[in-house]
Amino acid sequence: MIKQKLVLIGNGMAGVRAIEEVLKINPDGFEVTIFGTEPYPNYNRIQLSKVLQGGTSVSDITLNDWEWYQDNMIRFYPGETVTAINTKTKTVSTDKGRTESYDQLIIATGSNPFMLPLPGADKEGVKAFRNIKDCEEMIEYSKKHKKAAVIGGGLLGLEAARGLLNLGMEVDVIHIFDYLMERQLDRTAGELLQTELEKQGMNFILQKNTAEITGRKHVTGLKFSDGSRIKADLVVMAVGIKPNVALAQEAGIPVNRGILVNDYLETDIPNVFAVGECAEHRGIAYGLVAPLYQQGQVLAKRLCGVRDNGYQGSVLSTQLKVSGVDVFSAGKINEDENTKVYKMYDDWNGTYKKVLIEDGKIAGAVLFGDTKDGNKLFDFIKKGALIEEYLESSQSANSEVNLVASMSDEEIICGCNGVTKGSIVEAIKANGLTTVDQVKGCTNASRSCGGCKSLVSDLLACTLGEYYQADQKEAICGCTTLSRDEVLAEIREKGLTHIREVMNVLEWESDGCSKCKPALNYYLGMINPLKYQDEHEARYVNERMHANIQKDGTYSVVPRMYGGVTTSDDLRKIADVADKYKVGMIKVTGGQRIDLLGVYKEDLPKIWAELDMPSGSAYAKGLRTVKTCVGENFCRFGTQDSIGMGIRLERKFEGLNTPHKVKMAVSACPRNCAESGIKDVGVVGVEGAWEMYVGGNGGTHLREADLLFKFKTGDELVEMIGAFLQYYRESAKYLERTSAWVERLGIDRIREVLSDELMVKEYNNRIDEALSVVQDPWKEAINNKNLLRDLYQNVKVPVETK
Ligand SMILES: Cc1cc2nc3c(=O)[nH]c(=O)nc-3n(C[C@H](O)[C@H](O)[C@H](O)COP(=O)(O)OP(=O)(O)OC[C@H]3O[C@@H](n4cnc5c(N)ncnc54)[C@H](O)[C@@H]3O)c2cc1C
Ligand SMILES: NC(=O)c1ccc[n+]([C@@H]2O[C@H](COP(=O)([O-])OP(=O)(O)OC[C@H]3O[C@@H](n4cnc5c(N)ncnc54)[C@H](O)[C@@H]3O)[C@@H](O)[C@H]2O)c1
Ligand code: SF4
Ligand code: FES
Repeated sequence: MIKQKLVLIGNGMAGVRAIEEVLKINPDGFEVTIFGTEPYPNYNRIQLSKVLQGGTSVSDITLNDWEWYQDNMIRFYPGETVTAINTKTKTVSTDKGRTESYDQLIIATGSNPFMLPLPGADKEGVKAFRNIKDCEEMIEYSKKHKKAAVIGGGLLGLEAARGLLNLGMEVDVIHIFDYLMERQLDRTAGELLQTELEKQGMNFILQKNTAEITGRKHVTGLKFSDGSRIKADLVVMAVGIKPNVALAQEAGIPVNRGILVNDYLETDIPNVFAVGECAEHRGIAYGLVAPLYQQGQVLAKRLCGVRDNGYQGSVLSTQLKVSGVDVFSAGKINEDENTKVYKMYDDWNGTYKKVLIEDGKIAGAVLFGDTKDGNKLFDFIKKGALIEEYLESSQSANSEVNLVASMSDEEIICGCNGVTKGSIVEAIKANGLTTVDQVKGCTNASRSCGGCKSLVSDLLACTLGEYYQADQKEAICGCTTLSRDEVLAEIREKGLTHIREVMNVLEWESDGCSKCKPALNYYLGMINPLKYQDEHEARYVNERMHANIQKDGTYSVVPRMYGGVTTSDDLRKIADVADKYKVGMIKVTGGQRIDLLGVYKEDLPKIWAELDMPSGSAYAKGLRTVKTCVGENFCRFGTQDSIGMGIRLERKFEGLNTPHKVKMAVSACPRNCAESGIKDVGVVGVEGAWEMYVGGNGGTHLREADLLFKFKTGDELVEMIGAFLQYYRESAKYLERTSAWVERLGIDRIREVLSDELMVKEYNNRIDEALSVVQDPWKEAINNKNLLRDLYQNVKVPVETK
């Protein structure tokens, strides 16, 4: 059989996908030639954001490597641009002087970034973000320069800005609208997004029109139409794209914004097709891969003579790929006179959901904070499902696995690649797949933006049942198959800096849970104490509020009293606030301090301010108290200054985060009045020395502490306590008390490790680093207006339905 000559111009995502589909349907039908301006094999452009953001290298984003071209006998000309098409002679010619004839021609030239025609736009340091070269240049720039300005607060601009922040630059995002991503989000979601990104360190300049790029040869800043200016060493333009139609236009192929195509991706010229961002179908030139891949499938069928209904256009869904923020939108995003909305706004958890309903059917959705319903809603939108169907499914599906179980076989799991639940389940069963990567290899699901990974993994869980559970034996929680040690190793190796980034880079299979989020928050802070910004929303409620919530919803306030010692002034202040705020009960605790019980949430910051005492951390996974006996100054049995040592220890280690709470005690003789034998760290004074005990517990799992070492001086003792605590911080699992940790490691091993003087010094250096950034949480909260508003003012959790 004579093969037809099929020529593809453009080695990008859409064109190559069309060729892949052709090869699937008729592997021997065509002699394929591909021309690509970029000098690489076909790669995943979507993942460039992840390359810029770190954690993914250029080599990781190849979709089809060099062998793929050879294996499929494709003649591939990388780094070669087609400069002309002659539709009469049915040939194309290139910048390398080559001429190639075709029977069928696919134009898939993609888009060009739209560069604002501003004065100064040609200066050095003005970039687009479209390809590997752009990405590499920005990475190089960040090594020498500090200040970046990104023009455009859309998907691309924000993903670029996040990348530049990760590269250590300061980033201003200049946006023409008064809220971000106005093409994909409504105002509420856009504003929530802005707040979240500001927390990550982005600075926004909204409603600004750039008038000029300043500088001589090299950019130095931007000037706006109102005359104001900012400084910048790098300017990234991300203000949209323009379909790349010049080649087609010059060849006389009809174009509008894009190359005009019908439902079969045919242009007006016989045997010439266009697919991808360069094509315009029913007035739309798409800029996302999902529709482009659908076009590729239709085009392949058309070329192979398979009957098909043709391409009918696509409903779009978008997801922002920025660690730490979950945003999703699909279909219609703004209300009008024909729509009703189902809205949920949870200020407490920072989540927002809006579902637009038209004639009772779901017409669009905007999600912020919790996007796990995204794929499902998207499928409902495409099907035109009734809102009741969604509400019913939400009620019955109270876990992610239930959610995916409740989906029908036809529902799309991977929007980018159009892969249905049915086809994934079939592939899992037929090929014995057990991991998301295997499903990706077999079905393409999760191959592009990765937004569907959690759904794919839920589907694995619900298809494989117990077998899948068995696979996750060592995992730190059900969201990942990685163990604590593996996660820590990855955080260190990849330099991961925040929770969402860990989840994204390590391919968490859901949005995180109450088990992994606080654990990751602890691990990240432990590994990188100087740079890590505590994500307080990941903490358990007591730690988030810096107070213990009581059974009636009120809170308790326990100020610190170092070593259990107080003063008449402090007692007076406590009495005064207790009267003023009508505190329910004043109780002396087992940890030798005073607990004010029954405090209203709104009163917490006022009480802290009026007390002007440090927090006792009675709620913290950290140092709680150092209990002391009266010791040598007053007790006739005392051999050491237990109070002085207790105060010294409490002052040194207060505010330290640890895997679980840590209680200490210092007794001045073996009578042990401070109960040193049942504390995480217990100290007992003996004649001329201090004994150090560890791993004790007086709670449910009663455990007597083990003697670790004996020291002549207080300095040696304090140094060893520092080393012990840091060793525990670095090697215990989150929520593992020292008692369990000592049992797990064995006291002999701990003793052996801490017998190494060098190790003791190193642990102390690291714990001192962690302690150097400790701040009093009550003072911090009082001085932070946003925190005060978010946590302590009357927080409403409204559920509105219009
Ligand atoms: C940083 C970034 C992140 C993105 N993230 C997402 C996302 O999360 N989700 C999503 O859906 N979409 C995303 N997109 C958009 C998505 O990547 C594009 O929609 C998709 O790549 C378009 O595919 P295409 O094949 O039409 O064009 P392209 O991928 O641009 O491919 C066109 C190729 O043709 C080549 N070419 C052009 N003219 C010629 C010629 N005359 N001769 C030879 N070769 C030529 C070009 O060099 C290019 O390599 C992102 C885009 C970028 C830049
Ligand atoms: N996660 C994703 O899905 C993803 C990520 C990156 C890129 N992309 C795709 O890549 C393409 C390019 O992305 P994009 O963000 O550049 O396009 P876009 O059209 O989505 O957004 C451009 C933004 O720039 C703003 N803008 C326009 N002129 C401006 C000006 N003079 N000053 C300041 N702001 C201005 C617009 O208001 C708009 O919000 C799009 O097709 C997009 O869908 C998608
Ligand atoms: S532990 Fe010893 S020194 Fe301390 S109070 Fe009790 S008896 Fe006195
Ligand atoms: S939804 Fe983007 S890869 Fe599946």
